[in-house]
Amino acid sequence: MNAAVIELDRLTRYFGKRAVVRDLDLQIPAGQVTALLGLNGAGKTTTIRIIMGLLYPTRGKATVLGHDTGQLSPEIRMRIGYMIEGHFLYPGLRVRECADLQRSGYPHWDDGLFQQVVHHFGVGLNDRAGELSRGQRAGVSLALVLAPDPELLVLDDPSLGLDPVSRRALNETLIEFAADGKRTVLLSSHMLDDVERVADRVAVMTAGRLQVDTTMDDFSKRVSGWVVEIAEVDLKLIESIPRLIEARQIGARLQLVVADADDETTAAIDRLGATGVEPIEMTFGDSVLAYLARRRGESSFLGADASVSTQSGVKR
Ligand SMILES: Nc1ncnc2c1ncn2[C@@H]1O[C@H](COP(=O)(O)OP(=O)(O)OP(=O)(O)O)[C@@H](O)[C@H]1O
Repeated sequence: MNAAVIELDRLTRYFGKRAVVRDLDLQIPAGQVTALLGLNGAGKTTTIRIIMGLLYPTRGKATVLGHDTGQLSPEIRMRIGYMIEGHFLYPGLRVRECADLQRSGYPHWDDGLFQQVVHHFGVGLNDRAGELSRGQRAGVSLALVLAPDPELLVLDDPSLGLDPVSRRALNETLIEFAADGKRTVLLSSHMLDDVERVADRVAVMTAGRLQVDTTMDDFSKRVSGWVVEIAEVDLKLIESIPRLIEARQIGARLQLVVADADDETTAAIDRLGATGVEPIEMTFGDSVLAYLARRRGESSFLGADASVSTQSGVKR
């Protein structure tokens, strides 16, 4: 794996008595796009704010570009582009004035890139920020963080509230930015289709803990699903399926999703006494949803830990 640009070591953050980020071990490799996924409140923004040095961890450590995030110098910060949720711009400024304001703080500024990105989102340099649509505002925000040519780009839910055309522009811009493999991107998102398009790696958090941390290809290969026809559900037998991610009853059928299925999985499914067993063609979205639904209690059975990680293998 490439050198890590972001390293989180047993990162933990409490708000009051509540642990919002719990023992997070995560390494974001250089030159790749990593998507951080999780339900509302899973702890994504909190993690990102710690990475950006805007929040201290309660325990554990976060380093970015080799530096502790509690002590990021202005020089290190200049190497990072950070786009917050909501895409705030000063409403009275014209787009070219937003660029002027930002440009003064950076040693490198690629005006051609700035103009290219805003144009891609259908924005003119003389447009007023306050009169832009949400998608157009996102485009200007993105152009403002890309023009200084950051080594690391951190985007907190960049597609929030964007229409499909703006989302496509966002995806295309990110793919282009990361194409040469020299820049690193970490983005949080709820848009699984977009993530599938742009990301090389996926990290899934549920309730502050990391459940998945691997490449997109590895994730797809390691999560499998079946639909079983079953007259009577025996919870004990379902519990015995190793590395079960989710079991969900849909009418008379049971949908099972498992990490790292092997002969033991087949044997455990056989023991259910099903009248029919069909493998499911799992999409990326299906696999992520199985992990997310565990937490939300939408799964009829919350199985034992079935984490998928390239760093530590499957944790039982
Ligand atoms: N400053 C704060 N004080 C107290 N609780 C907080 C604070 N910031 C966040 N939280 C709580 O921490 C939890 C995690 O929030 P966080 O914003 O990190 O989640 P998220 O995964 O980014 O969610 P979303 O997808 O909705 O953006 C939430 O329950 C939130 O209410």
